Amino acid sequence: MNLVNCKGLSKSYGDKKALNQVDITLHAGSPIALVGPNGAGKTTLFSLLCGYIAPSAGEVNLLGHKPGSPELLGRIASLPQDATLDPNLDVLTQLSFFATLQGYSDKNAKAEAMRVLNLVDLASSAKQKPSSLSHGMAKRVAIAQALMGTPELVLLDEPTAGLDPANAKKIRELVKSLSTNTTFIISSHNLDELEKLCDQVLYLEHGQLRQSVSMNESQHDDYITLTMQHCEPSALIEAVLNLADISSIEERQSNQFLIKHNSAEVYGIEIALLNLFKQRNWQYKALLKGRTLEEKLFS
Ligand SMILES: Nc1ncnc2c1ncn2[C@@H]1O[C@H](COP(=O)(O)OP(=O)(O)OP(=O)(O)O)[C@@H](O)[C@H]1O
Repeated sequence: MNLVNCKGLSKSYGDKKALNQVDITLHAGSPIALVGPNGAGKTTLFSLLCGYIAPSAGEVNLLGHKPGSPELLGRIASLPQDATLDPNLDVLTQLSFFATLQGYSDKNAKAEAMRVLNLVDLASSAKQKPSSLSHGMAKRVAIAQALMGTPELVLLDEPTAGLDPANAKKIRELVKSLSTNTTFIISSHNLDELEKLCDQVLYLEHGQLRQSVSMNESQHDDYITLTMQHCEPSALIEAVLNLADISSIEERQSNQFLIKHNSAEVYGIEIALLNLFKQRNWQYKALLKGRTLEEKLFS
């Protein structure tokens, strides 16, 4: 059964078309990214998937059910972009309350609340009120709430926005570690982060699904992305073009080059590049098989 199925999904606010005829089929597995510029329709799509709003046209199904169906209780969860905590209740009390709403007994609700707080490394803050939490801690509590009951599908709207790099890394590691049992759909503007985490990337623009990119394809395509410490671009380009099986090389950003080759044996190209750097005493920073997500989406 498909995890998510959208067919001709559209949503208008007045005469503003926020989503326009979107078809999406998603399967359970590795995290899936949802990207797109401000106003592209990402939050609208999440809200439709969660059943917070109804479509203007088209269909949406999750695990074979309409959003908001009782059959989905405890099986899907979401972290809204603007999730807020109740300022009057300590963290444990409010998470326990949400667990009872999911059907847990009082005793089990507390245990489940502590389990998810442990997952986000905040068990020691269980008795704190939201006002005494930092922004990053409050975000982790909201993520803990989404993880209650080990749902099959979790929608995270900008889960690491505003977090410092260490906290953002913790969230990424958590998502990775839970991905065996839960499929995450993550909306974010941080392409580097999504590249590390996700196998599939959906690109929305002006309410339409423009691209669906598989990150695994990078293992099989004919590109290498080369980042140098610093170099003389023209000398590098000339030297690389003289190597066997190179079709083209372009400087795409400062010190970053996209190499297209026509060899089935990418290791041969990599070894030739490393030999060249050794001969010329050039320092490289990174050799990436394939193209970056940014290149795939915007070139
Ligand atoms: N409640 C609403 N009433 C009217 N227009 C809305 C409403 N919610 C969203 N829109 C409009 O729908 C479009 C899509 O908005 P949405 O919030 O889904 O985009 P987004 O991709 O999540 O943007 P961002 O990256 O800025 O969060 C925008 O043009 C927005 O102004």
